[in-house]
Amino acid sequence: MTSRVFPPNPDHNLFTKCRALFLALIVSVSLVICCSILYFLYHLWFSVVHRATTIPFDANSPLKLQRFSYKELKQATNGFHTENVIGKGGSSTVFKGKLKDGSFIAIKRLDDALCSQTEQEFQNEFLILGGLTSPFLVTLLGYCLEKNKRALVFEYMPKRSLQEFLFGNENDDGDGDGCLSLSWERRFLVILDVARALKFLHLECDPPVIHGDIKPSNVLLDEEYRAKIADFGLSRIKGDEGEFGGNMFSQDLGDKSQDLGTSQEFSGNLTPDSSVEHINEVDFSLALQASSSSKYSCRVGLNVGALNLNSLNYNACLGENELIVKGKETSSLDIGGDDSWKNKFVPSDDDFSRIIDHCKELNVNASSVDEEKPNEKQWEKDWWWKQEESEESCSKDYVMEWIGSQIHPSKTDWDDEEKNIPEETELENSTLTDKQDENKESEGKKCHEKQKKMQELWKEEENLAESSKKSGNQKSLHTRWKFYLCRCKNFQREDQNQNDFDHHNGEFSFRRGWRKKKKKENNSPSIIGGEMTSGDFLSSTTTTRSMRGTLSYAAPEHGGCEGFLTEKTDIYSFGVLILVVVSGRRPLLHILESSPLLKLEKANLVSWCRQLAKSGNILELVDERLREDYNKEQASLCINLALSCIQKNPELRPHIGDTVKVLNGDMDLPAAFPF
Ligand SMILES: Nc1ncnc2c1ncn2[C@@H]1O[C@H](COP(=O)(O)OP(=O)(O)OP(=O)(O)O)[C@@H](O)[C@H]1O
Repeated sequence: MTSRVFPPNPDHNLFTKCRALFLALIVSVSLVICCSILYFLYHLWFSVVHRATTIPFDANSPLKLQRFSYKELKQATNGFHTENVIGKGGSSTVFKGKLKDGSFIAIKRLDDALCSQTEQEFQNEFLILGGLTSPFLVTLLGYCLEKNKRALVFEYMPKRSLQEFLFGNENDDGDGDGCLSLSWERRFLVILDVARALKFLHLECDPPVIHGDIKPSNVLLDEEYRAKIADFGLSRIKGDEGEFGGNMFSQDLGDKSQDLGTSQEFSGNLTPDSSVEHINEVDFSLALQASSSSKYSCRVGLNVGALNLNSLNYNACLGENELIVKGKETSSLDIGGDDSWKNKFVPSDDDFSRIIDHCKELNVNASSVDEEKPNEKQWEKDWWWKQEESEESCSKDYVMEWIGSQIHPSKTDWDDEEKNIPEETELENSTLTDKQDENKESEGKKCHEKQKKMQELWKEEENLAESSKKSGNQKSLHTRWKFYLCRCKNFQREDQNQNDFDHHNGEFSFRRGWRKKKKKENNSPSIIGGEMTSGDFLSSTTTTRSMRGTLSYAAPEHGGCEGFLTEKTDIYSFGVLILVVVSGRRPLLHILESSPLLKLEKANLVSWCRQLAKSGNILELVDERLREDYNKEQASLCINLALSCIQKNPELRPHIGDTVKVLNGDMDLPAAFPF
C-alpha cells in the first residue's frame, strides 16, 4: 500500500513565517523599550547623583565675558600663592593677579570642594553682576570654568574693602593704612557711592536688582577711595510678581534653557527707567508713607515669602550685546490674605540643627544635642527684640551680643571666668605689692561686676521664660539661646585639644560659619577686633543657608526667611552701614572687652543711635578719632538719614532715589519721623 504524500500547504507556511516575523518584531520592540527605559533611568540616576555636588551650568549661554583658563589664572597669581591672597570668603579665596599685559585683577577662586550652595552663588554673581555695568559696581571681567574649578575675575580694587579700612585687617601688615585714612570727606563719599550704587540697582535696572548683602566687607574701595559694591552671590532680580535669584538660576538653568518665559525681561546694559523721574518727584515725607500700591512697596516681598521657586520657569539667554533674562511665573503667588507667609520667618528644626552643624564644623561632639525645639510663634515675636526701642530690648540686644561673645573662641567662657575669680581673690589675699597685680585685681572686679550684671539679666530672662511657660506658652527664645549657648560652650571645651582647629584664631560669620583666621602676633582676639557678633551667631541659627548676610545689617523683616528680599531690606542694611561708617564702630560691640565705661546701651549701635536721637544728641555717635575734624551738618544729615532707613516698618523707609537726593542736598529730610 502506497502512502499518500500531501503537498505542503502554502497557507500554513505563510502563517508560520508571519508568526516568526511577528515574534521577532515584538522581541526587538520590547528590547528597544527596555533599553530606552534603562537608558532613561541611567540618565536620571546620573543627573541626580551629579546634582548633589554640582549644578548644571551652561557658561556659554548668557554673557560675553572673557573666559580664562585655569592655567592663565595660575600664572597670574604665581600658582595661587598665599602671598597673593587678598580676601577670604565662606567658600572662596580672593587672590590678586597680574595679567600678561601688566594689569591687575582680583580672582575669586571657589574652594575645590564645591557644594550646590557655592555653585549657586557663583552662578548668581556670574549672571547678575556679569550683566550689569556701572561705575558703582565692581566690574566682573571674566570667569574660569574647568571641571570642578570655578573662578570669577574682577577688576582689582587696590584699597580693598571698607571693612578693612574701618576696622583693620587681620592680615594687615600694619603699614599704617587704617581707619585714620578715612577722613570725613572720604566717609561721606563712600556713603554717597553706596547710595548711588543702590540707586542704580533699584531704580535704573529694570527689573530692579536687590543686592541682599550690603555690609562693609562687600563695599570695595578703588585707588581714590571711591566705593563700589561687590559680592552679588545673594542678590535677587525682582519682578513685579516675584523675584529671581541664585536658587532659580542654579536649579534649572541648564534644563530649562529651552523653556522661555515671557513675563520678565532683564537687560544687562540698562537704560534709565522712566519711572525714576516719577519717583523723584514724590515728596520725601509722602515717600515715607509709601503705600503698598507703590511699585516699590514691599508687597512683592510678601508674595515672595510665599513664592515657591520651583513654580518658576527661568531662562537666561544672550542677546546681541546684552543679557536677557526671562522668567515666567507659572503658579499663583497668592498669600491667601492670611499670615501664612510669616511662617517663612520661622526657623525650622533644620535651622536649629544647623547650629549643631556649625559646632560640628568645629570638630565638636554633638552627641547630646537633641533636646529642645523652638517655639515658632515666640521666635517670631522675639525676632523683633533688636528693633524695639524699649529699655528691655536694649538689655536683650546686649544679652544676644553677649551670647555671641560667649561662643566666640577667643572669649573665655562663662564658667572659666567664674573659675578665674577665686584665683583673683586669692591674689587679693596674698602679699600683693606689685602695681600690676593691683590693676589686674581691679580689672577682675570690674569684670566680675559685669558678669554679675549679666547673670542678673540672664535670671530675668529665665524668669520671663518660666512665667511664659506657666501661662501656657512654650519655651521662649532666651532659654533656647541659653541651651544652645551651653551646647556651644560644651562643644568648645570638648574640642579644646583638637589640633585641626585653632580656636583662638577662629571666627564665625554668616556666610562662612566657623573658619580659620590667620594668626597674627600681638593681636589679642576680641569681639571688637573680630567679625563675630551676636548677630552672626543668631543668624547662623535663625536663618536659612542663603540668608547669610551679617544679621546686624539684615532688616528685621528678612528674619531668616529665604528669599524675603525687597529694596527696603537693602535700605535697612544701608542705614546700618551709614551708622558704621560715621561711628567707625561695628554694629554690635563686646562690652566686657571694651572700655569699662561703655554703657550697656552703647553695645548695640542701632539702639544707641535711636536713644541719642531721642535725647537730641546724635553727634555723640561720630567716630572719636575724627575729633572735631568733620562736617557736623553732613554728619547729622547722615545719621538722620540712617535713622529713617533703619525704621522697623519697611514701608516707612525712604526710597533710594530720595536718599541720594538728600545726600546730594537736593532734598530735605522730613522734620521728624518716628525713631
Ligand atoms: N575686586 C576685589 N579687589 C580687591 N579685593 C577684593 C576684591 N574682591 C574681593 N576682595 C577682598 O576679598 C574679600 C572677600 O571677597 P567676597 O566678599 O567677594 O568673597 P565672599 O566669598 O563672597 O565673602 P563673604 O563670605 O564674606 O561674603 C573682600 O572683603 C575683599 O577684602
